[in-house]
Amino acid sequence: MSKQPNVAQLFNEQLEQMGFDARAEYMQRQFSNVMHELQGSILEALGVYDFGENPDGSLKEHLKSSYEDWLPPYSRRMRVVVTGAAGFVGSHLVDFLMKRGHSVVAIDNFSTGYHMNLLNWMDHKNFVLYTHDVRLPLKIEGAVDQIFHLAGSASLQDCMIDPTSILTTCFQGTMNMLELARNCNARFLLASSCGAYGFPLWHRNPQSENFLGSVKTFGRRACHDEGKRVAESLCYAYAKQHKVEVRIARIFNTFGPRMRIGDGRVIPIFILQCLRGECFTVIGDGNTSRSLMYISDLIDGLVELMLSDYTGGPMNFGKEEEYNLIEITEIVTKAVRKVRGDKFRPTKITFLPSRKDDPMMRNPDCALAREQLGWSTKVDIDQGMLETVEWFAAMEKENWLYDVEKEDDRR
Ligand SMILES: O=C(O)[C@H]1O[C@H](OP(=O)(O)OP(=O)(O)OC[C@H]2O[C@@H](n3ccc(=O)[nH]c3=O)[C@H](O)[C@@H]2O)[C@H](O)[C@@H](O)[C@@H]1O
Repeated sequence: MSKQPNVAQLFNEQLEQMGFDARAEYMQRQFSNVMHELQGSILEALGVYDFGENPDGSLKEHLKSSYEDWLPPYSRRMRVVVTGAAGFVGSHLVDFLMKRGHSVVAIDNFSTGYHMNLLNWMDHKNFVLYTHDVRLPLKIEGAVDQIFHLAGSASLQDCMIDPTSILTTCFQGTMNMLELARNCNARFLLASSCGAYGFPLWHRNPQSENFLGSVKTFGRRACHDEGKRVAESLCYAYAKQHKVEVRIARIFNTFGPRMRIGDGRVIPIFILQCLRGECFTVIGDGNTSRSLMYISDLIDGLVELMLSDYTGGPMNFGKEEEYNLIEITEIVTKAVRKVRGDKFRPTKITFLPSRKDDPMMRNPDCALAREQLGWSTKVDIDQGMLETVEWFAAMEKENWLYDVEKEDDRR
């Protein structure tokens, strides 16, 4: 990575620019993060987290057993493997797990992820990073409790440039990680996708898990969509044949800080266009719609599913609200206006021709996650968009985004 942002400087500048309400909200968020960190530090000070490395301390053993009795499930220390850890979703999951004191083994080949996303943890004793392509077998020494398998690209750009890699990552990559789970006796969660439903049919919108899909093997998105379907089947084959405990999350469009610029996804593109005063490039007539879930809601869902006893099949995670592309430009504009203040300049729309195989709509039915996990999304779209725009604006200011874009061009 050629240039890293100066985080302290960035932080001070951002605080200065915020209005009173935004500053109060920000401090509140920081406070809750600090409380999580504090919980980890208290446990560590008590020695609860170190019992594995220092098995002979009787006081620690005593504290461990009495403490574990009243710890909520998240707080029991686990050793967790996260593949695709340097990516958008992976790095947020790593943050979640590390802040709660778990030990994380991060795996990434950095084809679409960035070291910067993991910078917070590089020197932490509970964190280890392996640069590894999941298409190759992987052995990890010591016990592993859980494997979150997130590695793989869902970008339409990547699907068009290198579909075979996407397919082999889905199939070979998932099989290798299932083998790891089998060898370690670890629970396995696959990050699947709404792509598994293929082209949503109007009378099947919103899509619930009992919609069996409308997928074709030769479309522009086939490598991703069919890849996820075969990956799901592999999970169930391993569950049946090798007794691996599997969980499958079908993830719908998600957004937030750290989205990859070169992905070709609509949210980073619209945000950057609006920040830079360029026209929004709306593909089609603007009626295409998507649901948009904020990243923290997804992370909560993935963790809840991993911890749950539910084994009945794949589970949807998404925001049960649909917005068309014009509405999305308005949501982005509102957030950019707040962040830019006086410097805001409105952006126009350029309409581009529709793309082949672009689903006209996408909206999840998340009744299953609600019933089984008590999960539902909490973050309002405007609030999530503001956080996302703040992140992109900060990165833009540091000129860091230009470096990433150049790096993406070279790939
Ligand atoms: O995250 C997901 O779940 C899905 O996201 C993307 O698929 P898509 O839903 O089409 O998401 P975007 O690429 O963000 O596009 C959303 C809509 O915005 C449109 N778009 C995109 C870019 C742009 O500049 N302008 C624009 O109007 C697209 O044509 C599409 O209709 C990936 O291509 C899927 O593989 C993945 O399953």
